[in-house]
Amino acid sequence: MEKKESAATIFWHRHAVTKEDRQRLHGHKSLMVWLTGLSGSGKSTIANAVLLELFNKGISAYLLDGDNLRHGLNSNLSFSPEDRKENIRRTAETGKLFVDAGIIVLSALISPFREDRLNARNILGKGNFIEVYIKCPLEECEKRDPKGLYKMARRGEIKQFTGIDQEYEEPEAAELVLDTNESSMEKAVDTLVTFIMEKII
Ligand SMILES: Nc1ncnc2c1ncn2[C@@H]1O[C@H](COP(=O)(O)OS(=O)(=O)O)[C@@H](OP(=O)(O)O)[C@H]1O
Ligand SMILES: Nc1ncnc2c1ncn2[C@@H]1O[C@H](COP(=O)(O)OP(=O)(O)O)[C@@H](O)[C@H]1O
Repeated sequence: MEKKESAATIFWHRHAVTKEDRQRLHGHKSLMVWLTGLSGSGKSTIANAVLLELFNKGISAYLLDGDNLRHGLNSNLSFSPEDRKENIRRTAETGKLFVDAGIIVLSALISPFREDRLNARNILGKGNFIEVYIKCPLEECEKRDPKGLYKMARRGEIKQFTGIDQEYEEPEAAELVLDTNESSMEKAVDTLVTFIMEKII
C-alpha cells in the first residue's frame, strides 16, 4: 500500500519496556510461524492443535486465522491478487506486534504468492519468522473440501479460488514442509511443536 505520510513527519517512540523484557517475563523468545497452503490442506487444523499444545506447555501463543481476520481487520478485502497482498501485509504487521509483545504468533493464511510471503518475512525481520508449507495435492484438498468451497468454485459460484482459477505458488525455501497427504495430523503437529520449542527456549 502506498505510504500516506513522509518519514519526516512521523516519529518513532521508544518505550520503557522492551521486547527483550517481555520475552524474559514470558520465559521464552517470540516468533511468527507462518503457515501457507491450499484451502483444505490442514493449516487451521494443525495451527489450532499446535496452539493448544503450546498453551499446555505454558507458552504464550496466539493464532491469526485468515478466515477469522477476514471477519474484522481484513473484512474490506477481496480475493484479488492486490487484496491478498494487502491481507498478507496487514497480517504480517499484526504478527510483528505480537512478536514485539513477546508472544508466539501462528498464522494460517493461504498466502498463495511468493512475493507476498517474502514481504511478510521482510516485515518480521531475520530470526523472527518461519515459513511452514502445509503441503497437500490439490486433488486431495478437493476431495476433503471441508467447507464445500471447491464444489462452489467448480460450479463457478466463487471466482478467483486458489488452485482452481487462481494460482498457488509453492514455497521454494520454507523452513519446514509438512505433507498432510503422506503423514497424520498428529505427526505434523508434533513436528511443528518440536521445531518451535527448539527455536524459542
Ligand atoms: N476465492 C477464494 N480463494 C481462496 N479462499 C477463499 C476464497 N473465497 C473464500 N475463501 C475462504 O477464505 C479463506 C482464505 O482466506 P485467506 O485470508 O487465508 O486467503 S489469502 O491468504 O488472502 O490468500 C479460505 O480458508 P481456508 O479454506 O481455511 O484456506 C476459504 O475459507
Ligand atoms: N494429516 C492431516 N493434517 C491436517 N488435516 C487433515 C489431515 N488429514 C486430513 N485432514 C482434514 O483436512 C481438513 C483440513 O481443513 P482445514 O484445517 O480447515 O484446512 P485449511 O485451513 O488449510 O483450509 C480437515 O477436515 C482435517 O480433518
